[in-house]
Amino acid sequence: MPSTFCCRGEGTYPGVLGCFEHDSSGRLSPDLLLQVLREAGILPDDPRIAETIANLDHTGSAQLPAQPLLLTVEEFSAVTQLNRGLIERAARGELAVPDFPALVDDLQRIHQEVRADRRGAVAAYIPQLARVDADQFAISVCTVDGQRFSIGDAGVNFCLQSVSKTVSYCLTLEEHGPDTVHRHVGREPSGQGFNELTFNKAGLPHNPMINAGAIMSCALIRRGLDAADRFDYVAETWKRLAGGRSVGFNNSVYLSERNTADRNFALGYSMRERGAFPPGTDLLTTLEFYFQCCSIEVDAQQLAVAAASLANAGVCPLTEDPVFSARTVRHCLSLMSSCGMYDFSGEFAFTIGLPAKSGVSGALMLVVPQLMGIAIWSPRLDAQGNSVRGIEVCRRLVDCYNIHTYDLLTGPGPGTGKRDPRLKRQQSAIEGIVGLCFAASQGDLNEIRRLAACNVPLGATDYDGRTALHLAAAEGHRETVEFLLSVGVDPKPVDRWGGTPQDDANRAGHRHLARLLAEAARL
Ligand SMILES: NC(=O)CC[C@H](N)C(=O)O
Repeated sequence: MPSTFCCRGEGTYPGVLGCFEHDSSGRLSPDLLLQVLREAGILPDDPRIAETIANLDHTGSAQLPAQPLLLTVEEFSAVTQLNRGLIERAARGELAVPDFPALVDDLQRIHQEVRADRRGAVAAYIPQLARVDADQFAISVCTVDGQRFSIGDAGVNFCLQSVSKTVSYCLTLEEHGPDTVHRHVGREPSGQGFNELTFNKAGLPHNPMINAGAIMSCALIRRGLDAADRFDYVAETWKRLAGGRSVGFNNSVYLSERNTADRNFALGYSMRERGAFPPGTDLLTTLEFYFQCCSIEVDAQQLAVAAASLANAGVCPLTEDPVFSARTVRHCLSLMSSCGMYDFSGEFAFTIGLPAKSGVSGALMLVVPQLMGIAIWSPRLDAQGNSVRGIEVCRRLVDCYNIHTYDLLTGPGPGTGKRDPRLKRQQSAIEGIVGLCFAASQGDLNEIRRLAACNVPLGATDYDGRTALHLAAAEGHRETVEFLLSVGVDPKPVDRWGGTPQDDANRAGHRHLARLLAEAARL
């Protein structure tokens, strides 16, 4: 047993390295590093760990292919050095949602439950949209620290449709500022359907989150550029918000929509008649630009990252690219809160209490400011044009987490039955030790690793002198016992009744563990 490596503070591996098992020569397994990161929601394609992944590939290909890759402490440090900050925070459970596996469990359960809901119908007024497989269903989440998880059809592309209105509005604000923009579009909910032929008292669209208002946004974005460059500018912005992966364009939806767009033409002509557009606006170009923005395609994973960029005040969590200013995002989220779900916006604000935007493709983008973005895609819509399953997922999330804006008044806890996803699992040293003993009794090795990364001493005792090793031995958790021995905890601690882990293993009939412990004690 490598006695030089221990996690009791005085060893060679304090802190984050303490959560990685090592063999008898003290070498560390990088597979475990990837597993720890994945548990925390940091995926291998995350640009913030690109150097580490590239170093591992390089190191791995230099070794014999059949051998499991093991690194010395020095190699391990060199490989991870450039990404050390994120890796340490992930291993210690210090990212935005510290208990990410609990969120993953909830999302899996919610996806499973909501999948059975087949209410609603796909949008039929745009023929190409009517042809999608109605049963597809994806949920994707990205936190402001870039922790990601997706389930279902999260790699299938869909059109943004009205979800595009959010970014179009942000672009007008960045370019002209709110005073100029709101000379052309209001900021009150309309209380009407998304394509209703109605304007406010000043003859302007009610807000930028319905068709008339989004057509106005398109009239305001980069007026000096030609059509191709204007479209590229919007598509490039979506790409930056979504973490740098290119977005698509669905030409058949675009053509299909353009051919069936009498209502949007009617809105455009009405606004022109009222003098709502800035002088010199070409209506046909503007409408085509609007249809093109609606036909931009993303998958749920990209939409979740874009939503997380909004939750993160305009900075993409994966690339740290400052796409929008915090002021712009603040304005956009305000209008998403009051107008983002068409004539369901008031009900949504009451029950869900978060900024969101839906589209007739069945997309729904939900923003939990300073915490996470969530994308839900399921094409069947309700009477208002919102995704039925999308709304159901939001309901269930708000049922189990205190994320409704005004949940801060009632708080989490037994009174509300809600949990706070922002809370760390353990906070004080004593809680850490209690948590460690509990995790050992459950054989929860991931939790033990996380606690090790938080400098919880793995050989610590509770008030009865019981250690993690006693508990793991008594419950027969072989992997946990092996891990604890491998990181150098005392193999023969004595509790207040004079008992050792070996005694516990014997008493419970775990012979193999008793032998293992006896051997470790002899070394
Ligand atoms: N609600 C929507 O998603 C509407 C967008 C659609 N392109 C339209 O203009 O009708």
